[in-house]
Amino acid sequence: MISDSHLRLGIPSKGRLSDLATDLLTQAGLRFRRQNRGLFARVSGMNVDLVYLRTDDIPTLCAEGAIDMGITGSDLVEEAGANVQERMKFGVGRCRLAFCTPDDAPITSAEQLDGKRIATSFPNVTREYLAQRGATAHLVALAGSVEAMIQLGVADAIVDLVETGSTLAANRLRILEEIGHYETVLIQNSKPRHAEIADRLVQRLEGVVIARDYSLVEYNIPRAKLPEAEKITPGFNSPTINSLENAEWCSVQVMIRRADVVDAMDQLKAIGASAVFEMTLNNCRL
Ligand SMILES: Nc1ncnc2c1ncn2[C@@H]1O[C@H](COP(=O)(O)OP(=O)(O)OP(=O)(O)O)[C@@H](O)[C@H]1O
Ligand SMILES: O=P(O)(O)OC[C@H]1O[C@H](OP(=O)(O)OP(=O)(O)O)[C@H](O)[C@@H]1O
Ligand SMILES: [Mg+2]
Repeated sequence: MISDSHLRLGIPSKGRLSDLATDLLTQAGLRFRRQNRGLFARVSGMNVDLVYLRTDDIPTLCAEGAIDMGITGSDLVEEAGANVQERMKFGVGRCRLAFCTPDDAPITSAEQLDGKRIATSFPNVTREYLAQRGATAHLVALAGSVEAMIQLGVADAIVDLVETGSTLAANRLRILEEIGHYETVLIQNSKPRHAEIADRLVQRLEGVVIARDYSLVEYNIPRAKLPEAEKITPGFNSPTINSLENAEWCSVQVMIRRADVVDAMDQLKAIGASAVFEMTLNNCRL
């Protein structure tokens, strides 16, 4: 049962963000078990109740205060026009929202859709975007399968989410214009209750996001080369430097963005580093 002394965190009950959210929380050390298809789960050892909700209802329910925080897509926050604070970006669930037309449509900008029919699950964002460009369209608001609507004859263009682009390709559609880039976010009611628990939750989740993004790299380097090495690996704040038995050498420990590690290792090797190791982080507090 839900309790007033607990922070309520809304998470997606199904769909692609459901597993992402559960994995983030588990990696952040939260222990919970959803009773089969139950709406709630209590987190052990922390005053947090999880509430399983539809991803697209989470922004509104957070703005209304039914939940204190929520994990959802920033696209859905924008579409709902929800007055909430964005506390964190998770770096997952990345996608774009775009105007799309048939591959061969002789049209070059969204403004030219003035007076045309557009099928979308994002009528508010679409209307606003067109209004800013002095255009209006007949919007056909749908919950899904939007890419099929041109073939079905109800729309001339669509506004939908694009990730890999394979759904567009399969339906012979192309991107006409991008509205924006979105990802999975943690939102909070604008008048937060349980602020201390919320901050602890944010800290725990930040630990996971940073650990997913960064590796710890360790290497030995002649002291004379340290300034050069520090340019290659400046670290998050500054690198940790330890002495070695051979006084002319030292050992360095430093955080590096995962995407940059291999390049940095090559460059370190080239200036005389040895025993260069990359270590995976599970979690961290900086
Ligand atoms: N390729 C993608 N298509 C749609 N949404 C995506 C994609 N990649 C990331 N997302 C994010 O996921 C959110 C949709 O999450 P949801 O939990 O509703 O999953 P779903 O699989 O689309 O569910 P449904 O079966 O109801 O369509 C989007 O609002 C967006 O933020
Ligand atoms: O660019 P892609 O990688 O192909 O991904 C984008 C597609 O995925 C989503 O559909 P979803 O699977 O949620 O089905 P739905 O239309 O029923 O919502 C989205 O609405 C697009 O159709
Ligand atoms: Mg969907």
